Amino acid sequence: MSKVRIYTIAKELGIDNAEMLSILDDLGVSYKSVSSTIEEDTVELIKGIIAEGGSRAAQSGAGASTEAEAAQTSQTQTPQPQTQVQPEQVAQAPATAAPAADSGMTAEELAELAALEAEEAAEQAATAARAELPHRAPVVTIMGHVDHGKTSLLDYIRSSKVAAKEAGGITQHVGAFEAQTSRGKVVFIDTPGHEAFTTIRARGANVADIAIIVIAADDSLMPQTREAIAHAQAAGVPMLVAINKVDLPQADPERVKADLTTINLVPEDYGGDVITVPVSARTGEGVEDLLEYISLTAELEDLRADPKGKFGGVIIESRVDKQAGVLATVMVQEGTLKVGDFLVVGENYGKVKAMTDSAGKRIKDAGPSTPVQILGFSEAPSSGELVASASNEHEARELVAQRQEQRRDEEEARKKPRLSLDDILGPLSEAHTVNLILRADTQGSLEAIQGILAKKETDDVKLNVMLAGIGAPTEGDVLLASTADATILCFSVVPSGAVKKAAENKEIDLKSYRIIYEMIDEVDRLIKGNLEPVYEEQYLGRAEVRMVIRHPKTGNIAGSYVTDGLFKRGAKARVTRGKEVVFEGTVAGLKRFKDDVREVRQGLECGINLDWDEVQEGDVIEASEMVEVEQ
Ligand SMILES: Nc1nc2c(ncn2[C@@H]2O[C@H](COP(=O)(O)OP(=O)(O)OP(=O)(O)O)[C@@H](O)[C@H]2O)c(=O)[nH]1
Repeated sequence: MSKVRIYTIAKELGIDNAEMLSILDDLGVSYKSVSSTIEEDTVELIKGIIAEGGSRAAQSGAGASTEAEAAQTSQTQTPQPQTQVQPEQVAQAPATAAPAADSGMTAEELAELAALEAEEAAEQAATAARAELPHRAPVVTIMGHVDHGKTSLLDYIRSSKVAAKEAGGITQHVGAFEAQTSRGKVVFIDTPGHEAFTTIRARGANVADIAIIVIAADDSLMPQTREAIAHAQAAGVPMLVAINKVDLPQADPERVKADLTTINLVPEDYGGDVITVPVSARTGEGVEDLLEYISLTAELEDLRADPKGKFGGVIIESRVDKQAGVLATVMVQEGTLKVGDFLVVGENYGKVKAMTDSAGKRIKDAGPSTPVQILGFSEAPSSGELVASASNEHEARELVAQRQEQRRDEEEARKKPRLSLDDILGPLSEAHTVNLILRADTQGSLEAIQGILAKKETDDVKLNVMLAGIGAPTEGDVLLASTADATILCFSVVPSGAVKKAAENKEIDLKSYRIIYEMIDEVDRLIKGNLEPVYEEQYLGRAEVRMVIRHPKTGNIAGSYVTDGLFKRGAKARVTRGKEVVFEGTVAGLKRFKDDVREVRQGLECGINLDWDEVQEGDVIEASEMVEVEQ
C-alpha cells in the first residue's frame, strides 16, 4: 500500500494544512507533522468526508469541528462571544447571593469564575480578531557551522529567487532580502550565524520566524551546529535542517540524520518530527523543497500582522555612508512605515527622508515582513533595537523624554535594591528551571557531567542544559546566557579575556572548574537557590501579663514578665486566657523601661505592644518565629 505526504494531499484537495490536520485529528490518525505520510485508505476516507461537506464532525462522533468551521461560525456570530461576561457583571457577582446558594458556590467563587470567564472571552475575542488579520511573509534566518554553506545557500536563493530585473538593482548589502517563491514571499536575513540572531534577541526583539540549520553532508554535526541549534531552541523558533553539499561524492546525509538523533533531534525518517531537507547550494538541488518546507512551516505558524495597525519594527543593521549619511535597515513587523514618518529608536528619533526596498528600489510605504533601508537617522542605531513611530516631531520628542526618564528611574532603582514579591517567591508563572551552558574539554567529560546532572533534577527544580559544547566558551554563549538567564559552567577549559569581560559586562555567571565534583557542587547550590524555601514555626518564649499600661498613641501595652525563653520584636504572638486562645498577631513593639529593644530574655520585665487593645492582666503571651528549614 502506498503512502502520501499530508501536505501533498491537502494541496491536491484544495484545503489548507491546518484543516487537513484537524480532519486527521477527528479521525484519530496520528502524525508528526504535515510532512508525515498517511495511508492511501485514509486519503480515500478524507476525500469522502470532504465530498460530504458538513457531515465531518458527525462522522468523527466526537462533535469536534475543524478550524475552518470554527472560523465560519465566528464570522456569523457577533464579534463578541455570547458567553462574554461584561465587567459590570463581574463587579456585581459577589452581591448575588441567590445564585451562590443555587450553585453551591460562594459569592467569592462566583466572582472568581466570572472574572475567569471574562478573561477567557477576551482572549477568544483577541484570537478571533487576530484570525481576521492578513497573513504575512515568514522571516527566515540561516545558521550553522563555519563553511557548511550558509552564505552559498543565501546566494543561491538570492540569485535564483530575486527577480532578475530587481537583482540588478542590488548594489549593496542591506541585511535582508525578499525571495519570491511559488508559495509567496519569503524574507531572508542576510547576515548568517547565530551570534547575529541572538544579538537581535538580546535586545528584546524576535525577528526570525524560522531558523534553517545548515549542516554539510560531508562533515555532519560540528560545534557551531550545536550552538546554532541551542540558539534557535532558546528562541523557541521552529527549525528546519538543510543537509547541504549533497552533490559531493563523500556526502553522507544519513550520517547527519543519525547524528541529529544523538542530540535529541529526531528526523522524520527516524520517527521524529525534525524536517531535514537534502540540498546543494552549488547545484541548487533540493532548494525548491527547502522553500516549500519554509512556506509549510510558516503556514502552520499562522503568521499574521495588521498593516493598518500601529507601526513596530526592528533594526536589522545600520551603517554610515560617507555621502548619504546613516542608512538603517528596518524590518517592518506591524503596521505600515511611510516616508515622512517620525521614528523613535532608543533615545533617538529621526524622520524617514527616503526609503528603499531590499532590491534598492525607492518606495513610499512598506507593510509587515518588509525589510527596508531608510535614510533619516542622525546616529546609527544598533541591530536588534526596536523601532516605534510617532505622528509628529513633538510626539517623537515626548517619547524620547519619557524613555530618558524611565531609564533614569531604572538606574536609581538599581542603586537601591528593593525586594519584590518576585524576588522572594520567584516569578509565579515560571517553573523553577536552572538554565545551564556547559563547556568541557572532551565529549567524554561532557557526557559524564550530563549523566551526573540528569540525576540531580527534582520535581521542583529542572535543569535545562541549553548547550553542551566542546571547547572554551564563546561570546555567543554569553549572549545566549544573557537572553535565557543561564549560568555558564566550564570544565577543563578556560574562557578568553574577551569572553570573561563580555560575561562581566552582561552580569553572567561564568565559572571554570578542574574537578568535576566542584562543578556539581555549584549545580547543587543553583538547585538549592531555586527551591521554594520551607518555613517552620519555632517556639521562642513565654511571658505573663502582670499589668496593662494604657497608652493613647501606641495602644495598650502589656507589662509582662518573661517566664521562659525570649521575646523578639516582630515575632509571632499568641495570647491565651485560661485555656482559650484570644488573639494571634505580632509583637509590634518591645520596651525595657522607656527604651525600645530588639529582644528580652527570661527573668526580665518588659512592655509588649501587640497592636491589640484587649489584652488583660493574667493573659499568657507565647512568642514564636518562622525559620527556614534545610531541605
Ligand atoms: N560542493 C559544494 N560546495 C559547497 C556547497 N555549499 C557551499 N560550498 C562550498 O563550501 C565553502 C564554504 O561555503 P560558505 O557558503 O562560505 O559557508 P558559510 O557557512 O557561509 O561559511 P562562513 O561564512 O565562513 O561561516 C565554499 O567553498 C563553498 O563554495 C555545496 O552545496 N556543494
